[in-house]
Amino acid sequence: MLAIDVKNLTKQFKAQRNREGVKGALKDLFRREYNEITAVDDISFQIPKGEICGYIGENGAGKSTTIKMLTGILVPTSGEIHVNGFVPYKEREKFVRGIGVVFGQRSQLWWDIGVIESFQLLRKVYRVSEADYKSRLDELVQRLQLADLLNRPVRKLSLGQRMRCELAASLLHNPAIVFLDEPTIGLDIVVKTEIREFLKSMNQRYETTILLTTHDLQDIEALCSRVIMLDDGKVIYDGGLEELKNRWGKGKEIVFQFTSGQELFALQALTAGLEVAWSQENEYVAKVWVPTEQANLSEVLSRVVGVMPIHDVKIIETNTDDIVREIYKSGSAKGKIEL
Ligand SMILES: Nc1ncnc2c1ncn2[C@@H]1O[C@H](COP(=O)(O)OP(=O)(O)OP(=O)(O)O)[C@@H](O)[C@H]1O
Repeated sequence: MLAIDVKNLTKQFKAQRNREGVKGALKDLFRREYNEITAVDDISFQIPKGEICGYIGENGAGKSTTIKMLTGILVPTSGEIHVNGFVPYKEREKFVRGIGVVFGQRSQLWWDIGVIESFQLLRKVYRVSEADYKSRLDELVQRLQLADLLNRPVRKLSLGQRMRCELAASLLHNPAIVFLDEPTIGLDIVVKTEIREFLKSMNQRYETTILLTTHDLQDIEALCSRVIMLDDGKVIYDGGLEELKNRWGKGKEIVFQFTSGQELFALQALTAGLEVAWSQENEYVAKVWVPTEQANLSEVLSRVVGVMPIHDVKIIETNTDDIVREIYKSGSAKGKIEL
């Protein structure tokens, strides 16, 4: 069964354009000009029940906009969404009872009242019976070690303590699908590990489907068998983490230091026809990312070294963080990593 089914989903925003200068401001008064921003651009993916899927991308790639559509906060411009069998923005009241949401940077708990009182309010919002609530709460208190926190006001909790309470709050109604947006942001490594362990065990025990947005690749490594990577509103990778590493992990970066200034286009021209991505630190230092064995290292080296005045060359092995960074960086990676 599919937990999340997204087809050709697009979201556009209208953003006001401010014209320059006094004249521009005056013109703006009479006739506003708008720019259209496509935050999510024709994406499709399916997530089966029980999967933990990482949803990653640079700032502004369109992750939050997708999550907002999946949780019914935003209405799509076009395309189809089914989550838990519901169209999120249409049947909100029934729909929200089956999902849990944690936004790491915002709280769903009331700031000034005790944690337990927030939980009780949420029980009513989600219409959970007293009996179900009690057994669920007992389990969460034990697993997330909340006993000492329940009577404290949220504003007096540390970030890690608050995050454990946020997780509990989002799970009180035992949702089938949980959306986690940066759940470990700002936490120390011990709390991060505890939260990852908790999520893993919850997923195994209840087959909870989790869509996890994060900039922390260790979250992904610890939890996700699959990653969907977004760039500029489009899905640029959807597949296993291992495949991503295998395919791109073979890549290497070559750093050239030149004895005289070089132009980026000249370097790109040298490797024309090869699947590589150049970037420049300054006119004397340039890097080239050689993603796979297809465009082989020695070919790139010989083309550059044969022509350019070289001061130094370094070859750098990469880890997953680097791989992902490189994929984001080189717009040219688009289309090359479809598996
Ligand atoms: N309400 C809005 N009005 C206009 N533009 C918006 C709105 N919300 C988001 N955008 C734009 O849509 C694009 C995608 O934003 P989104 O917040 O989905 O990215 P993100 O991947 O979640 O980024 P981050 O990692 O920084 O949270 C950005 O260019 C953003 O400026």
